[in-house]
Amino acid sequence: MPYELEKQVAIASVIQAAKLCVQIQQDRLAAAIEKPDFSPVTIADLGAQAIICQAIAAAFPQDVVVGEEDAKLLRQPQMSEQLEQITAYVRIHVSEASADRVLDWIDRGNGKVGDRFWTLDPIDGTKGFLRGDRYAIALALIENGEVKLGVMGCPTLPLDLNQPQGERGVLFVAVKGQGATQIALKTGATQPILGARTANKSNFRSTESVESRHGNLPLQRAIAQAVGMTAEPLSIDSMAKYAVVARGEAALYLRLPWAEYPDYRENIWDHAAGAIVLEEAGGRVSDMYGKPLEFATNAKMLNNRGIIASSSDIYDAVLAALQEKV
Ligand SMILES: Nc1ncnc2c1ncn2[C@@H]1O[C@H](COP(=O)(O)O)[C@@H](OP(=O)(O)O)[C@H]1O
Ligand SMILES: [Mg+2]
Ligand SMILES: [Mg+2]
Ligand SMILES: [Mg+2]
Repeated sequence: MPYELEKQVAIASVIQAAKLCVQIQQDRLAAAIEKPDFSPVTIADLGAQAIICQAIAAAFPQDVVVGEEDAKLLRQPQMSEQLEQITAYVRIHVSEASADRVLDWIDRGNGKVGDRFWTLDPIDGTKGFLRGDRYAIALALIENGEVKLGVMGCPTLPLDLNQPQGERGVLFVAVKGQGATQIALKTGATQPILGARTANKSNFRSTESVESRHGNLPLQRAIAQAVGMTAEPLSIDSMAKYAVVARGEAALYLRLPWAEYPDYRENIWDHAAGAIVLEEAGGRVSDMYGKPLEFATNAKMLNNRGIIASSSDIYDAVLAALQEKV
């Protein structure tokens, strides 16, 4: 099967990164470090990026990674304690880890988009991670502008949202043309997911960010209502929203920009893995004007605004409702 080795490397490294995140959370070391743009990062984001970049470098030495984080902050002397902590957690999974190597692995994620590259969000939903809510470790392979593989680890997401107290911890895997699967992190139990072809009565609701700055909630809700959704939207952090639509637990994920942030552009690592999981599960993804998402132009999707992700059967109605309001 095409992309088999890439898939195995991605799955193994995302599982290790997920374990690192869970461990850091359990050890109560998940604290916000402020980045220059004032957004938070934690030792878990940096450790997860180190593990995954190391695994890609070992298996595919030529491959470029376009990742969210870099080691600039961590190289400063006042961060030596955090660097030591990260190195210790990474060493649990990668025996040859040292502080210098960890810094270099993290910085392997500073590549540029090209013909073939990976894009990595070591923790998507860092704010969710800090709150103890949902987050995702997201890795995707892009070739010739197309997402070919997506792996998304969601350590705190229930296997089934209808059983919120049930087992948690899921990995989503999709390969172009080969479908999407869900793997239970605890047991390895695997099942195909194809829940995004048609909406139904029980999932006729939308999902959106917990963080109100990340999406225009009033507009999102107006569109959901315009296509007939009356149920309360599901608030979920991270790319897990794509997975929830893929599983058929919601039918629509809208991420619409606020008029107050006209210059905000979405990052490729915030969407690539989620988008292929949803499409392979039968769903549709585009920007708010119906344009395909551009994953290989830049790390920021300069030519796209907003996101529509939905089950296939309601996509046209959502797009039409949106064009009426904007
Ligand atoms: N003003 C904004 N509009 C849209 N997305 C934003 C934003 N500010 C930050 N984000 C992105 O929102 C992501 C989290 O998404 P969500 O709201 O769906 O949980 C963040 O990813 P990180 O947590 O990886 O930094 C960040 O890239
Ligand atoms: Mg971030
Ligand atoms: Mg993100
Ligand atoms: Mg992130």
